[in-house]
Amino acid sequence: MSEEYLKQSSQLGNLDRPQIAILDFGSQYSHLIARRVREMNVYCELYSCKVSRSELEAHSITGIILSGGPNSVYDEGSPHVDAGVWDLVKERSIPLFGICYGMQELAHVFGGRVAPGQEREYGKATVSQKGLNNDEECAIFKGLPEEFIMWMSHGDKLHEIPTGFKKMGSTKNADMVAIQNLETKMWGVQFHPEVTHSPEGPNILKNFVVGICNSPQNWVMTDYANEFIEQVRETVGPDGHVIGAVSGGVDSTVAAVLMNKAIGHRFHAVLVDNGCLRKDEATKVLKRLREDCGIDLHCHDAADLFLGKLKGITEPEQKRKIIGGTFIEVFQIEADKIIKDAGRCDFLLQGTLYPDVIESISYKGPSACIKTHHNVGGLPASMKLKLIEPLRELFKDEVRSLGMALGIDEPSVWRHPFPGPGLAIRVLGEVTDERVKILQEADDILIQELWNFNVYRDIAQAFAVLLPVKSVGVMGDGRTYENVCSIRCVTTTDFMTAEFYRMPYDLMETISNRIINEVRGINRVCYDISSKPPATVEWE
Ligand SMILES: Nc1ncnc2c1ncn2[C@@H]1O[C@H](COP(=O)(O)OP(=O)(O)OP(=O)(O)O)[C@@H](O)[C@H]1O
Ligand SMILES: O=c1[nH]c(=O)c2[nH+]cn([C@@H]3O[C@H](COP(=O)(O)O)[C@@H](O)[C@H]3O)c2[nH]1
Ligand SMILES: NC(=O)CC[C@H](N)C(=O)O
Ligand SMILES: [Mg+2]
Repeated sequence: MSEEYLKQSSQLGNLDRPQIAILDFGSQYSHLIARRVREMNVYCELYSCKVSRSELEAHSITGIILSGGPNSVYDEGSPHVDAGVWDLVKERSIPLFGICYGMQELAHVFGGRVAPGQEREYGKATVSQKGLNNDEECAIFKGLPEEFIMWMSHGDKLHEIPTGFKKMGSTKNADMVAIQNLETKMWGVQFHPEVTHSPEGPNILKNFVVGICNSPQNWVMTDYANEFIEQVRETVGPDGHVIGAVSGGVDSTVAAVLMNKAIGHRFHAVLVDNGCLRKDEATKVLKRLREDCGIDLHCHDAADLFLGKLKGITEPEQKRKIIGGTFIEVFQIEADKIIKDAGRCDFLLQGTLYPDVIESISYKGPSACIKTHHNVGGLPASMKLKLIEPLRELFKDEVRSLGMALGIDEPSVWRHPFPGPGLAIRVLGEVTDERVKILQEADDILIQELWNFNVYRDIAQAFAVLLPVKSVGVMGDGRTYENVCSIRCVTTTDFMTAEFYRMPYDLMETISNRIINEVRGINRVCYDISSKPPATVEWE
């Protein structure tokens, strides 16, 4: 399925602007490298670690970063940079920076030796540049003190330095944690400059990206928008029509506004009521998008279809796949209507983000599948519409700044995310109309009280979960035996990691009292105090 997804999804979003290419070896932090580079206003893109020379050559590459990764370079079957790419790097003298596995790859290719260390090393370590007896300075450490703290996550290390390289730093545990080859313009570090726990990390990355690669620092979000608009016009052609999956969430709202700007009335926005939306959601979203965003949104009521297919299903991945498939079925019905009226409709617009992709499938690098997001891995192979996903390389906070730059109204930009499968993955166990209704009421009270206590914007996402567990209670001197509901509120910027929100007790009390008193079918409320990882934001 993942290959199918990649085939269907058209790559949009950049022309041939100068860029840093990040080759992804599957590290949990590859996306952070991309963020750090973009934070310097330098454009970059993530590629598979096995990207071909011809694919890279098609772009104007100012430098290459090799990410970390879960494998060991010396293992059979571990991923390696394509030989053609090494030729390209040599011929064009493209500067290259390897991080963790990336540095080990440099050692592996250029005659060094990588092997397991005696101890694995996770967490902070002091990197020292002292006593190296070098006659050259380390270009990526320019302006840094002789000793600095960096964050480590590795089990392997360099035992012999690759040919032509010099050692530029060490820690207590590892002798060679930084290497440099000025002649071939190659650097490697064992630590992770991209994580926030590495305070000097941004300086190191900037030394490479700007100091060494001379990448222009002129990339801004609105360029992304303009390029997208141009490319969409080209891809869709002068008479093409596009159907848009628009939920009212910030991602699809931003995507829809862009599409509206690109092709106007040839864009047909559809909200699918899958029977698992929040209380009064379809009505509210239609009103907001029409009145505040100028999108002519139309609602397709498919509640019976979705709930019918979900009958008896309790396994989370199965629910997600059914929902993904049914969404596409509905979009195909809507597309057929457009074809009847306008003659054609070849494309489907979705507001897919980068985290949806990395957590669903192994996208650019060999990372693990956590759960199938309905709009990525849940898509059926038989799908006829071609995907257009302008935000597929972006993170939530980047989409929000793009939304602000486009002048989209604040409530749309700052709305908490709501997953496409909706309450179906928050009613644990079988999804029934009755259980969805119970949860809608509890969820509505929660959100109202977050606004009343003026904390909605302090929280990244808040929702209620209906557990498949009953508990005994006492109400009005009588015994109750009803459902348990859990409240989940998290703080995060990119949804890749999250912490539970430290909710004030009086707010907890208000929410719990109101839910138990007002929602028939719930007699107990819990608060979820798990962080991501090891938990995830949603329960299923
Ligand atoms: N009920 C729906 N009707 C139409 N399209 C939907 C619906 N739910 C989700 N989608 C599509 O799936 C995509 C991914 O959903 P997702 O929830 O991640 O994004 P969003 O709803 O746009 O924003 P947010 O993450 O803020 O909720 C959406 O961008 C949209 O294209
Ligand atoms: O549109 C979506 N379709 C999905 O299938 C889906 N699954 C999770 N999410 C949202 O993604 C973010 C991270 O959630 P997890 O930690 O549970 O993976 C959170 O914001 C989740 O709400 C989804 N969004
Ligand atoms: N984080 C990494 O890139 C780890 C690389 C390699 N697997 C190691 O353990 O050293
Ligand atoms: Mg959503």
